[in-house]
Amino acid sequence: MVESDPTLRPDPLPEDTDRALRPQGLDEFIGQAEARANLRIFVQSARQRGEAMDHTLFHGPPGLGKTTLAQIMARELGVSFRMTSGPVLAKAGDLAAILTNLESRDVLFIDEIHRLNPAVEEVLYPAMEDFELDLVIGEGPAARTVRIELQPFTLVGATTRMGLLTTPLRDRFGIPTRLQFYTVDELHEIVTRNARKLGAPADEAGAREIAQRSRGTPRIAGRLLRRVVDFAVVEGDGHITQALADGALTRLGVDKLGLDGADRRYLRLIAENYAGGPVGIETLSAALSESRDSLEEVIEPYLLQQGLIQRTPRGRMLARKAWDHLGMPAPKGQNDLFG
Ligand SMILES: Nc1ncnc2c1ncn2[C@@H]1O[C@H](COP(=O)(O)OP(=O)(O)OP(=O)(O)O)[C@@H](O)[C@H]1O
Ligand SMILES: [Mg+2]
Repeated sequence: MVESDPTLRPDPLPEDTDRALRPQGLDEFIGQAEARANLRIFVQSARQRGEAMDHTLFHGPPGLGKTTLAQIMARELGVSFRMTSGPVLAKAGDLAAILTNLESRDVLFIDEIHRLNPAVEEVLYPAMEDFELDLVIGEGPAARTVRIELQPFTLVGATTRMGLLTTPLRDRFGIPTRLQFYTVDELHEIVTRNARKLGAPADEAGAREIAQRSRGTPRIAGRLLRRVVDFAVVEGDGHITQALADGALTRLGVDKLGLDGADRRYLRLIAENYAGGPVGIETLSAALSESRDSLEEVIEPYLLQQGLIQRTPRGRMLARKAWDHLGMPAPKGQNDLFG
């Protein structure tokens, strides 16, 4: 059989390699202190009352731990975890099939919930509110609606685009939770722990170097750590020091602030072609050949958080820190604005 020959298997998917490093319980989950403390209370209360936990919505930039927290919630609640995503649920019937198969108090996780088809979303409203499903059976004059009772369940939604959620959907989540970028100290702890798990221990300064260049994001910390481990194994003695991490990350094109080629292209475009802005997002999107969504979801949040750019009603502008980072003089006037 093909499955029995490991050499014929494709590389594991990123999510599979993630699994080894994914925290399994709330205690193991580092950072997001406020969200974690609240979730602990809500989980415990639901357990003590023997009820399904209230519907929970995680929102925030990619790679901050939305999927991880959803899985942890199910484990801490002691229930099964079902996972699907907005774009996968094409028809109302797809969602109905999943909902009717849930057992009491189960967690249903819908990733990218802002991409639900409106017909599917309609089915979700009564399911979330009253644990009921209205299904239309048959067609034409013979069509009739049947109401199906569902087991009480917890819907956990995740989205990188809170603004794209419809109001009725957003209002049905009892526990909306915004995830924040991680501090360097938190990422430092994550890197140290994961380096040990990967068998390539990092010293204090080595772990800090990776943490500082991870864009506040555990997924990026994990990815950079794996590459640094490769360098440590091949060119070092299997340990991660600051010099080794710095050399590896620089060769990978990740700069001191953690910006990669795409980030720098974005900043340089505004600096060189638009004198620092303001410039509209559509213009940037066309000039960079990147979708507006990926600029807004992936590139801009960290640049904004770092104070490298500003959003104004007339478009994006470079902040003083960005000129300094690019090693370019800020145009006159900008100094006064941001100095
Ligand atoms: N607090 C944390 N401690 C350690 N590792 C973490 C933490 N949060 C996330 N990770 C790791 O970061 C990676 C990304 O996390 P996750 O898949 O949960 O992000 P996400 O928010 O769902 O991203 P996306 O929006 O792209 O779906 C995983 O490998 C996970 O193990
Ligand atoms: Mg996810």
